[in-house]
Amino acid sequence: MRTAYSVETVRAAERELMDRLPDGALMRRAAAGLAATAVRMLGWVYGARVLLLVGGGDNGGDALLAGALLARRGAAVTAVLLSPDRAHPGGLAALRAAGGSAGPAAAVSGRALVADLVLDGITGIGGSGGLRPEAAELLARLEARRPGAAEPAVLAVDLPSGVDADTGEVPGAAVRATATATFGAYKPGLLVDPGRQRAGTVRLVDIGLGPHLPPQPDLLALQHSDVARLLPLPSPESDKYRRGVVGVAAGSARYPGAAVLAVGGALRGGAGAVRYAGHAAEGVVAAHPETLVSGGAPREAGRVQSWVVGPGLGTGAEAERAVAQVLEADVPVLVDADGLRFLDPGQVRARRAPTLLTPHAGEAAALLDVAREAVESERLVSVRELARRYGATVLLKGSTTLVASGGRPVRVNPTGTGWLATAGSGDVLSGLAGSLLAAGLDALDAASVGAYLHGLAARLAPEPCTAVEVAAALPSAWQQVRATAGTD
Ligand SMILES: NC(=O)C1=CN([C@@H]2O[C@H](COP(=O)(O)OP(=O)(O)OC[C@H]3O[C@@H](n4cnc5c(N)ncnc54)[C@H](O)[C@@H]3O)[C@@H](O)[C@H]2O)[C@@H](O)CC1
Ligand SMILES: [K+]
Repeated sequence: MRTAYSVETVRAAERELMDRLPDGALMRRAAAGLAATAVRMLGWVYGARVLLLVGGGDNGGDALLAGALLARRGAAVTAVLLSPDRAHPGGLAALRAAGGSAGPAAAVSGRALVADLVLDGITGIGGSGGLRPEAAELLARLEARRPGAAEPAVLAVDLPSGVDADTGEVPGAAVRATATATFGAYKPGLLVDPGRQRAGTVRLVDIGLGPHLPPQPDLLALQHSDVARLLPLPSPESDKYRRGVVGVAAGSARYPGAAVLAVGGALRGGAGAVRYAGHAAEGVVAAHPETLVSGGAPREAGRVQSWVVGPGLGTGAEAERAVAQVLEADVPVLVDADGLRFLDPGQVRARRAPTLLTPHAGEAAALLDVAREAVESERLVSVRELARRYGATVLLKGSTTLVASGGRPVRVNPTGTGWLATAGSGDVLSGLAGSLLAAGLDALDAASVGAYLHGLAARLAPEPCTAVEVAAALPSAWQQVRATAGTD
């Protein structure tokens, strides 16, 4: 399991740890890890040209100290000081003593900007808002320099400057890193888009913070072994009813395919049987003869342990009735796509059994009555707010799928891939997660395990994949998780 902690929590842990250590010890640990990462990225040190972008806080201090370590090993290190009068004095002295040079941004020549590696120490967890104009101009100069020449690798110190550490928001200019060396703990902004895309490969540098962090992180990402533990497996006494029956109320005369895809996902999510209720029964049976189908309303479909409602359901009165009936059932309910249009927060909050909502950014924007762009730039805030407003578990689909549920840490899905941006893939996910609900997983686990397998299946499917191929690859994803559990 990969965990991430908010700035407030990291700072509190750092204070605790610093009280027990000699002055500057933590920063020296951070700088040593940073320099080691730089060496790994460069592949050599002697003669390498290293450029440090140095802000006025300790993030710049880390860069200067790491620069001093590299200069001692023969690298040509130049520091650009964005706040010369506030540059970390110890770091600056160390760099100069090691043979490195430093000067204000205005004094840096174009030649000095040519480097094999850039260390971004403009801001770390103390940064706020987009980068200030001087820092933004320096980045623009770096990017514009020598068009056509090979881009230098950029190593972000703690996090890419300009990325909000707590949310992953990028409110203005920001560094785009090849890699990030982060200290003590992952910050949420390194795992959530758009910040995640700026971070490149993230390496966690241990500075001894672990014992001082609280047991509950703010954000976490499951890995193979976590998912393997959660997969519902049949026991020798299992029968199809004990393994759970999932009901699917999806599809319509206009969108029969959504029903076929949702059932396809549901059949591969660990439940023992799938009941389908709706107007696409013929197509569903043709594609999946093992489905128990009825052409009527969900209420008449027979007993289920969970419901999936919404994909391709349409927007008419009949669709609205199907959603209402499903929400009245005292079993876990997953609401997706068209079904999300008919939700009343009071009705959802009043349910005793869990409710799982699975909107994409556009649907989440409609539920929150904000613009889609606002959801995309503030994904973490949006998913938490939706979960709070509806008293439900919410899976927000997108480049980084997030799942929020009450006061528990938000889960971020690490297996996503752009190939999932294909028609019908969301229908497969809703069937799959609904099936996991029927098999007995709680809503947070069903949603995050569903998203994990779904992303992995898309990676295993032929490229470029269709939604049918994603569903078909689910057993391979499931088997891969089981086979490699414990080795990650
Ligand atoms: N606290 C600790 O014990 C440790 C901190 N470490 C480093 O210290 C960093 C935090 O240091 P600080 O609290 O000094 O804060 P930062 O260095 O992250 O940022 C503060 C500085 O950036 C400027 N700034 C803020 N927003 C800006 C913006 N949008 N554009 C340009 N400049 C901006 C501020 O005026 C200030 O000079 C961590 O990210 C990490 O790199 C590490 O050395 C490990 C130990
Ligand atoms: K930084």
